[in-house]
Amino acid sequence: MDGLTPEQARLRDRARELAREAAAQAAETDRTERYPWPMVRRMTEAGLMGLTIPKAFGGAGSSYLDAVLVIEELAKACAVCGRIAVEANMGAIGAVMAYGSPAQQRLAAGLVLAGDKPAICITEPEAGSAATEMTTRAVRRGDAWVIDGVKHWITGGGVSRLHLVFARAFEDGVDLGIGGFLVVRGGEGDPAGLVIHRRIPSMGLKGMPEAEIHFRGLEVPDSMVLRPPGGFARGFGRLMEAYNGQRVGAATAALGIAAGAFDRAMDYAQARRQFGRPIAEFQGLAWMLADMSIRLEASRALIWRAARSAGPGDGADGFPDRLAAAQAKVLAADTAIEVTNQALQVWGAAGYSRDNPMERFVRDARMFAIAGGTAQVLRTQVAERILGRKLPQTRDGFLRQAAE
Ligand SMILES: CC(C)(COP(=O)(O)OP(=O)(O)OC[C@H]1O[C@@H](n2cnc3c(N)ncnc32)[C@H](O)[C@@H]1OP(=O)(O)O)[C@@H](O)C(=O)NCCC(=O)NCCSC(=O)CCS(=O)O
Ligand SMILES: Cc1cc2nc3c(=O)[nH]c(=O)nc-3n(C[C@H](O)[C@H](O)[C@H](O)COP(=O)(O)OP(=O)(O)OC[C@H]3O[C@@H](n4cnc5c(N)ncnc54)[C@H](O)[C@@H]3O)c2cc1C
Repeated sequence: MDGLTPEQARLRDRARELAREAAAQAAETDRTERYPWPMVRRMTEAGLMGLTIPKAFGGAGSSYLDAVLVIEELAKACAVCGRIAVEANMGAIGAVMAYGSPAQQRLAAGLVLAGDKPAICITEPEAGSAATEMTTRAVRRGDAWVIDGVKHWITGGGVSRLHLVFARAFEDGVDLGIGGFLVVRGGEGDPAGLVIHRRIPSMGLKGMPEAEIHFRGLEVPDSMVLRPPGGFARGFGRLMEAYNGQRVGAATAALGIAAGAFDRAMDYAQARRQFGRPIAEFQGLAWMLADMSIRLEASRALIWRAARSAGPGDGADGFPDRLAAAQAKVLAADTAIEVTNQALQVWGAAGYSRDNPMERFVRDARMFAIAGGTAQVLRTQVAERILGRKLPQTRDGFLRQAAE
């Protein structure tokens, strides 16, 4: 009924198997706020890091749907592990595999297949939703580009090695547009000019560092510039096309968290007795569980549809459709907030206790309506696509549109 191939069903079983180990350490990862390196090693051994990397570069050449199946299983057990699987298969790594030079592709594939979760550096203190207003600059100096600026809320800052840094490129004082610059930290030490300035304390997903990163005269060789077709002038749009893949991944992590909370709510509702009978028999809860299951199935259907829109194949032959990705992410993010809260409600006071995972699910679910394009911004993107018209967000946007 689910339309999965036998290989996909086997891949999901493999992820489910590993998710048992992920579940066993999830509370500890949350409590200590440490990146789960032992789980990353297990995921690497199991071939779940870099699944979507084409076979020619040592990956499995898996599809976005394959990766989605893995992410959901891991996120059900450990949300941080789910998010690691997102960025090890989508986003920056997808961009490099699609647009990179062979040397860049080899470098990125080598890092991810060895266990690196790349970081994508877009957001700045004054440019969040309005990402194109970024002020981080990359100025051409001879054979290199010199980057200055500040990025914040960078997932994996301080643990990630490969960074895809979005910056506005200038040559001879001319603004060329926004481009992507590859920077590698760790190994032989951090490159001079890349400073992990501070870790930002987070509400949920506490084992995943969120960092503010300062770039101070960071030199990036021209060979590390990611050059999508169309050059810098189309750079932002092309990079965002790759980022649509990560939106599908983030939607899946949200779904996994919600599904994990739902499974536990189902078990508890049948085990817990009040008034001499299982609480699942009370219509108030039974309908709540029914609604939760409906929202989860709807989210999964949109996510799979978005993942399939990338087409089957070798990982680099197209990204998920922009509209489908935004629709899936909006629904999954809203669903995750709702379902995790309802699941906690089913558990009563026990759900509110830190002795149980329910409050962690609620905290972990909250970010997905903010990160990766907020619920509001993505609704505007959906509206633009279905209306077939640009909906400018700046005050003078419509005036400029009318004048054109
Ligand atoms: C796109 C926005 C930043 C709005 O800014 P603008 O109104 O200035 O930009 P546009 O004119 O809409 O777009 C410029 C250019 O890019 C193309 N584009 C934009 N989005 C996409 C897309 N999703 N897919 C393909 N192409 C896209 C657009 O067509 C234009 O191209 P042309 O110039 O016409 O060629 C804003 O809407 C927005 O998306 N804001 C959210 C920013 C965001 O998502 N940040 C994520 C940071 S990473 C992160 O959060 C990681 C968390 S995680 O994954 O867990
Ligand atoms: C846990 C987490 C991880 C993240 N990881 C990364 C990462 O790895 N890399 C990275 O680059 N960024 C990352 N981000 C940043 C994330 O992409 C931004 O937080 C997001 O794009 C929103 O920007 P902002 O927080 O500055 O909010 P703002 O843009 O300041 O928005 C504030 C509020 O105003 C609303 N709003 C803004 N503009 C509009 C509009 N036009 N219409 C309607 N409402 C609007 C928003 O929806 C929101 O409710 C992460 C964020 C979080 C929380």
